[in-house]
Amino acid sequence: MPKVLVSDKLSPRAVDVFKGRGIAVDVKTGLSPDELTAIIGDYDGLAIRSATKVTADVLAAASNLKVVGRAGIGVDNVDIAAATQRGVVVMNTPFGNAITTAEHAIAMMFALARQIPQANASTHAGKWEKNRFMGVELTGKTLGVIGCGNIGSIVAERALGLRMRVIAFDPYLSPERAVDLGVEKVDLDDLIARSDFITLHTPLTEKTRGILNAEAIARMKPGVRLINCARGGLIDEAALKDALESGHVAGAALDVFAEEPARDNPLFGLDTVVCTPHLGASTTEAQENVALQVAEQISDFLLTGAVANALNMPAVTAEEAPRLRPYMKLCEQLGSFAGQITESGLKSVRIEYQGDVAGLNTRPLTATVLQGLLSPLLESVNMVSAPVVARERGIEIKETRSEHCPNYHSLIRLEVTTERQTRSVEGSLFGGTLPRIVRINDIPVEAELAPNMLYSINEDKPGFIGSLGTTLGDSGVNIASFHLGRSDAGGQALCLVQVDGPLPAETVDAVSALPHVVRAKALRFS
Ligand SMILES: NC(=O)c1ccc[n+]([C@@H]2O[C@H](COP(=O)([O-])OP(=O)(O)OC[C@H]3O[C@@H](n4cnc5c(N)ncnc54)[C@H](O)[C@@H]3O)[C@@H](O)[C@H]2O)c1
Ligand SMILES: O=C(O)CC[C@@H](O)C(=O)O
Repeated sequence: MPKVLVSDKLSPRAVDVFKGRGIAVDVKTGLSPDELTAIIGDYDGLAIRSATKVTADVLAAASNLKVVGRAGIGVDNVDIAAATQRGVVVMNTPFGNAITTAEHAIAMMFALARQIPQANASTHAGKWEKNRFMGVELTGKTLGVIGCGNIGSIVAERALGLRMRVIAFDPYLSPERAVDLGVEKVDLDDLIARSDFITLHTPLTEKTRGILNAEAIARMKPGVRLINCARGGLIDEAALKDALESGHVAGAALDVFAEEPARDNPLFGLDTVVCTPHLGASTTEAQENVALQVAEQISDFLLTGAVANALNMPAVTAEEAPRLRPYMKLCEQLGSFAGQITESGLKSVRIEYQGDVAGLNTRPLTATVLQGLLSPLLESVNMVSAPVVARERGIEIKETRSEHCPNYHSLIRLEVTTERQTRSVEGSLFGGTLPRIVRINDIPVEAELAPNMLYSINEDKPGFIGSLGTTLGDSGVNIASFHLGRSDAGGQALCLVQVDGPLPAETVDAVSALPHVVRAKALRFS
């Protein structure tokens, strides 16, 4: 009989589901990392919220563990790479707490506008400070929503019901979806300059960390109020403190903090700050939703092998798996390559399967391309949800198959059209298993993608490669391999350079500043 450990406070309904499905279950919350490491080897499944840290050390001791299920959205507390390496499936429940979290953001906005927590404390203290707590109305005010996915779009709908004007910044929000929601799609600068209230609903990624930093805060309207119920780290806390103390920002309502549990935060004690201890998802309804869902998903997986909402595993049958596996890797790389170089809203994606691959079950392959493409922007996207998420965002997906493939055994071509341009990338398997990029924007190239790469587009001029090598060398960056391609002599050229570690931003800036460079970007692949 499979055995599951519930190591965070989950609704008791989860235990009922496990028992009902014939799975042995232990509930042990508040374990130290050492205590968890000592017992994890006994379990096939682990059900968690955000308190348990599923680190590489815990996973190394988890000799029987097959699945980790997160009752909630964010999986920042799980080392997914280590889990993947050990063949442990990581699942989450992407939609179960979205309404509850959106309601918390709205509650925080009201709390800020009318200083309810401060007035409550003062009234309890018998002060009756009627003149101290002058609020502002929400009606007619502009709410800037940064990140208009599951939660952000519910916040937007609720705010429109409150007669606010809602503007949204989200590179993946299609103009059509914005119209459906009734929000105005704007760029970040516009949102920052126009909003009376700003609410954050993006994941914490390399692009969103510090999205509201000192420079962004300085450009906000005096008297702006900020709400963060997404992830600590999106706002620079020290810069926010300065702006609150100067009065430039009138108030901030924070459910999440750079360091959690937050016991000693620079913003604590400021009269203009409303705080809650990461309560966004804490309602009976949401906790029941996510607990039931995670228990069903873990049980399905342990008892039948069915995979739902996995972040690190494709939904494929046991027979298909060995044939699809190398193509999956290629698809993930093609998608990730296109996703990392895409900076404006996606309109359509076209995937062409040519040759042998056209005869396989291409659904999981297309889902893998979309997962790779959307992952740089969406936190909870997985193979199962990627096609749905893409459709919901109005992204048109076209898939074609042809047995005809003149130069390769199999070829996969990905074409991505954004609001600004169309780009393409093609790949094949060398030796039947090794993914290779063979063409980018119709320029032939032959490149293996490694964890750290530099991608640059330049004019094909003598001396460029030397100056690029010198620039990397001067920055202490070691080149592992160098792949070149060009349209025609003197035309557009590109290079993909594999380097031995993450590329510092200054190095990429230095490459961008070289003569003849059109664009340079650091890319990461898993
Ligand atoms: N406080 C809580 O208890 C709580 C509860 C649930 C979720 N969350 C957090 O809320 C956040 C949003 O969750 P969700 O379910 O709506 O996720 P989601 O993936 O549905 O939406 C995220 C949105 O952010 C957008 N985005 C990504 N990068 C962006 C960028 N650079 N600029 C602007 N927009 C960008 C994406 O396009 C997407 O639409 C996540 O960080 C999640 O972990 C917090
Ligand atoms: O479990 C929680 O309380 C927090 C959940 C939330 O941060 C999430 O990402 O789903």
